[in-house]
Amino acid sequence: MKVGIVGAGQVGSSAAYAMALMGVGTEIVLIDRDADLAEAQAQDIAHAIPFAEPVIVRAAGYDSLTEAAVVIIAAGVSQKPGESRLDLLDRNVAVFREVVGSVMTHAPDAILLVASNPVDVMTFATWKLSGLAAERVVGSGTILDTARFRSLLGAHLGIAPQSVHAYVLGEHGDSEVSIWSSATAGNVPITSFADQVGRPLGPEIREEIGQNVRDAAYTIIAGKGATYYGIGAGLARIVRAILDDEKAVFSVSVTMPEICGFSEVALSLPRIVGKDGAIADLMPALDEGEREALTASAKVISDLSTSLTF
Ligand SMILES: NC(=O)C1=CN([C@@H]2O[C@H](COP(=O)(O)OP(=O)(O)OC[C@H]3O[C@@H](n4cnc5c(N)ncnc54)[C@H](O)[C@@H]3O)[C@@H](O)[C@H]2O)C=CC1
Ligand SMILES: CC(=O)C(=O)O
Repeated sequence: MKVGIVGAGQVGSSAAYAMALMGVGTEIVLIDRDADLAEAQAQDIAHAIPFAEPVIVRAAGYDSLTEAAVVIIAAGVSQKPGESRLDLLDRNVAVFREVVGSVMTHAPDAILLVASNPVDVMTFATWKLSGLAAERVVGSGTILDTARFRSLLGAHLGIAPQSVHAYVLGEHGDSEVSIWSSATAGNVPITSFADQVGRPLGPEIREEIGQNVRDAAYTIIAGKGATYYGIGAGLARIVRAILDDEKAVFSVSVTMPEICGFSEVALSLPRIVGKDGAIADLMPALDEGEREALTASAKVISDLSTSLTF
């Protein structure tokens, strides 16, 4: 199955590389306004294929998106040190006004998977610009923050992150909400598990883990200029769930008619992902603090979304 990627920079190329290594899809088409960059990325990734899965990777124009099942949009600008994701909004909406129409002309039946930041507002913008049903425009949302949360919790508890069942919800950004109240390791509530293995999760360590999840992008960008491997793998994982109609549950972003008292806001909740996109929203049990934080997060996204005109 064909997967298109618009924006063949660090994130788009990392997603393509992860898909090639994981054997996701049969053909990956890279599109970028810098055609030489797209061609170079396609060649470089193609040279990994003999060591990986038999996926065709090529650079092309929008007309090659015909019959793509999924199109990832990772075009636009990324944060420089000192910038927040929200600072990118105007520049990336301008890019999307051009990109989304071109994608829709050639791949009107594709699921659109949005990665560019601020990803929740860009998901809302893509929904508006595409005219697609909301569930067919999926933002990577907090899939990366959830992975960071599980990774840090796994390291603290001395277990594999795959055995940690915990989510970050809301905005993929500074107002994101780490959900502690329903987190488990195996099927044991996380604080009980932590006590039983002699690695307690008291208020200070929880605060530190939450902060490290929230600040991970800033720390990585300060150290190497950008983040891309984590999101590349996350995007590949979402694409696999769509292509295989897995009905896997991920924290991804979709525009909802109403959430926390705000209308038409895209934010992350646990969602069932399959061939038709993100087909169902799940609302976990939240404690009062988490519910307030999720409402504050929805307000941040709503304020920016309502500032846009289409
Ligand atoms: N959702 C997430 O968790 C994450 C999102 N990001 C976001 O992903 C986006 C891409 O980041 P990077 O790949 O690091 O940036 P990058 O600068 O390496 O790549 C962006 C690419 O978009 C292309 N582009 C710009 N305008 C275009 C247009 N009109 N048509 C086609 N291509 C166009 C550029 O030529 C460039 O190659 C950023 O907005 C970044 O903040 C980054 C990491 C994680
Ligand atoms: C850049 C970004 O959004 C991240 O790494 O979380």
